[in-house]
Amino acid sequence: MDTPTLTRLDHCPAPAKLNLFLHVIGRRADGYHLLQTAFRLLDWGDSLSFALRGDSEVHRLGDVPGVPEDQDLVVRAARLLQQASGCRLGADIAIDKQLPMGGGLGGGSSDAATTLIALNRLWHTGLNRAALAALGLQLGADVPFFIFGSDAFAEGVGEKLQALTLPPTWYVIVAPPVTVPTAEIFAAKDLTRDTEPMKITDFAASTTRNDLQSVACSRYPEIGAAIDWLAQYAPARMTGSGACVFAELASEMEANDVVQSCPAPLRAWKAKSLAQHPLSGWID
Ligand SMILES: C[C@@](CO)(OP(=O)(O)O)[C@H](O)COP(=O)(O)OP(=O)(O)OC[C@H]1O[C@@H](n2ccc(N)nc2=O)[C@H](O)[C@@H]1O
Ligand SMILES: Nc1ncnc2c1ncn2[C@@H]1O[C@H](COP(=O)(O)OP(=O)(O)O)[C@@H](O)[C@H]1O
Repeated sequence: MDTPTLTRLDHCPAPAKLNLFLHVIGRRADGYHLLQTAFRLLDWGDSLSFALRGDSEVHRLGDVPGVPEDQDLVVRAARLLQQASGCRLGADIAIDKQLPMGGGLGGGSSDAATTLIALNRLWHTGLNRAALAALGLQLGADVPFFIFGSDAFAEGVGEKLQALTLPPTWYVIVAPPVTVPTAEIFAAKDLTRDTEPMKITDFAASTTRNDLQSVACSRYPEIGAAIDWLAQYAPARMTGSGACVFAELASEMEANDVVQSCPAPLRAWKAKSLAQHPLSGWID
């Protein structure tokens, strides 16, 4: 008997990430910054559904506020996979957006990675992990991490990845009422770009920070206010280029208490660390 053809993939997770620290150690000739960072996956994120189309059209169903369909990283990811593989199939893509945008949680990048992984399966395009990561890097510096599939120590612009094994833990993530454009923070004159590089083996013993945090806080004081509020409960730090900040809590119950005491206009969520990307098993 023939295997039935897969025509849809529903509720595909696109998890958020945290940058546990982020050091800027230099700058490339093209202006992109050389980083060292620890990426951590969270069990909280967006969810995407894909329906196969027999023609080669790619459409996003529904609206993502502020993101025109053609600029959506999901639509761009699908078209890039078509180009790279010569695939003539198309897809309708629905995004259930949960993650705050421009929050440093990598939502757009994770949506793009989930699209590459899911459509590679639905379209039978057969690209391996390295090929999908290379495509992902054309869409954003964070995309290869989500394709990599586990917590990672990252270098380069975020594409040189080594697996990290970290103990499971609970986080509270707080979003101040601002959106931070990543490019603006990297372009800032007052950004320090000369943090001493470390070895992955030194990570646990090193003092770390987020080099983008002071720049972001000086432009968006709401971020500093969110850090000050969360720091009452546990050491708090910004993720990525902001605006979200996070803290590690000792238990789910403590995380719940912090979330419940969060005052408007701050918004708070709890999330558990995730050792593996839920779709990692779909690629070789
Ligand atoms: C800062 C980080 C840390 O994980 O995350 P976010 O805060 O965006 O989530 C990433 O490096 C962001 O990755 P991503 O959000 O994919 O950024 P991209 O779209 O590639 O880049 C947006 C812009 O930021 C600048 N940029 C980005 C990455 C980098 N290493 N150096 C840079 O100078 C460039 O000006 C680029 O045009
Ligand atoms: N599917 C998508 N989800 C979120 N943002 C997207 C998407 N497609 C394109 N974008 C653009 O990418 C920008 C960065 O979004 P996001 O990845 O959520 O934040 P960050 O890079 O700070 O982690 C958004 O402001 C938006 O303009």
